[in-house]
Amino acid sequence: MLSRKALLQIVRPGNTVFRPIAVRGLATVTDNIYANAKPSNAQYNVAKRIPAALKLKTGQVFNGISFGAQTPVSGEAVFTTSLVGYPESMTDPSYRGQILVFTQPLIGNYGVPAHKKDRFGLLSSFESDGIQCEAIVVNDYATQYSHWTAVESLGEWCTRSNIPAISGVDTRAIVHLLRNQGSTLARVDVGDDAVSMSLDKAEFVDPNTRNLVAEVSTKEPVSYNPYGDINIAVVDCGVKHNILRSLTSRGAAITVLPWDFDFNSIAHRFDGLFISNGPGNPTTVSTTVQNLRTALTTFDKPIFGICMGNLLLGMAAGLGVRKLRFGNRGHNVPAVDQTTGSCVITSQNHGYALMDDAMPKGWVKYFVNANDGTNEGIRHASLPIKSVQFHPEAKGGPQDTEYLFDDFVAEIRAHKLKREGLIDGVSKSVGISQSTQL
Ligand SMILES: NC(=O)CC[C@H](N)C(=O)O
Repeated sequence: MLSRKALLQIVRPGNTVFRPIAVRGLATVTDNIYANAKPSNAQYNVAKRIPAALKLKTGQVFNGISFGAQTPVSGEAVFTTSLVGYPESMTDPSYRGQILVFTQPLIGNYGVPAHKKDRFGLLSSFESDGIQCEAIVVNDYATQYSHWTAVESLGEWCTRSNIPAISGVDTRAIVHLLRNQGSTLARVDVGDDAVSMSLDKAEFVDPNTRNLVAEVSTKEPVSYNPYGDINIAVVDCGVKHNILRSLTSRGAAITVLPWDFDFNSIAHRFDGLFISNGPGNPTTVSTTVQNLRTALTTFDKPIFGICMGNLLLGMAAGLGVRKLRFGNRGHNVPAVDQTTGSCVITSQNHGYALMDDAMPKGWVKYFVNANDGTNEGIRHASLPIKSVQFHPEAKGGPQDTEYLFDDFVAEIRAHKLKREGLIDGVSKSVGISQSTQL
């Protein structure tokens, strides 16, 4: 519970300093739960009580304890309500440039898994090669971890990845602030001098002015599962590996292309086109929007997009985008399918949304957020072109909408058979849900 004083400070933000709260779980909660838990070396950091602070550009300062790298960083402070999946969230390239605050109080209790790859060379437990967010902020860091897949602690992982991590702060108070004033530029500083440094001297860098997609996208085309029966071009704006796994595990060969690659020039090589998730402001990715605009009139095969893919496809179709006050980040967000009326629980991570009040001719709303009414997807009224704002690959998160991958590959197969003259018509996409395991 926030004290009355803390609440008043939120209503009247000035240069407010929040003291570290008792770091309760460090020695008690996790000790009791996990009899066989492994102590982490990062406990050493915590035991030394190296101070760290989250400083918001709007003047509030949250003092806590470091359990990661002692590096100062700046970014946009955002929060996620996900209960599990911190290894996946932290390696999601869409978090590039952001300081990630977890509302789930206890973080780190199941450690961090090994860097293993599947038979196609895709990461099994992470969404990309390393931590993508700038820093993490938690209420209660578990210095003891226990899980059969764990090879190191969260603190060790952050430290060796040069990512600052801060615990012992009142994340409820931070979320109240971010909900009220919106996602805010922030810094994490570590060490006595850095923490006590005056806010006037602090530098706040806005990541959304950079083309973050260019920073995380592959630099050259890469193929996976070459023996797949259909070939999908994946425009990599910062693609999560579980999206690639969701396509290869359904039998597709995929070619991951740089964000600005002119896929239209080699469109004949592909049976379908996918546009991925990605970080930052979609208006910085105009080359991809331009390529998609061309594809909408020339690429006569199925197209599917996720998250940034939804924003870029919508912009290519003629819709505008806007920044949401604090975005939707979590694994429990309801969205209503406008075709069937059914409600699905979805995994989300986005700060921008399509403005869908007036849909362009030939396009319809696909999904709408049941909490705030924002757009959750669009589809073409007659062609197999669609995209969703949420994450059907769901890592970690509910699997309600994984069927969208089944539909996409089934549609591609049907179109391919039609092109090859093997069937007369193309089956309707809705309801097709059969996956092909290799
Ligand atoms: N996960 C994503 O693809 C996020 C898209 C975009 N960067 C946003 O924040 O809205």
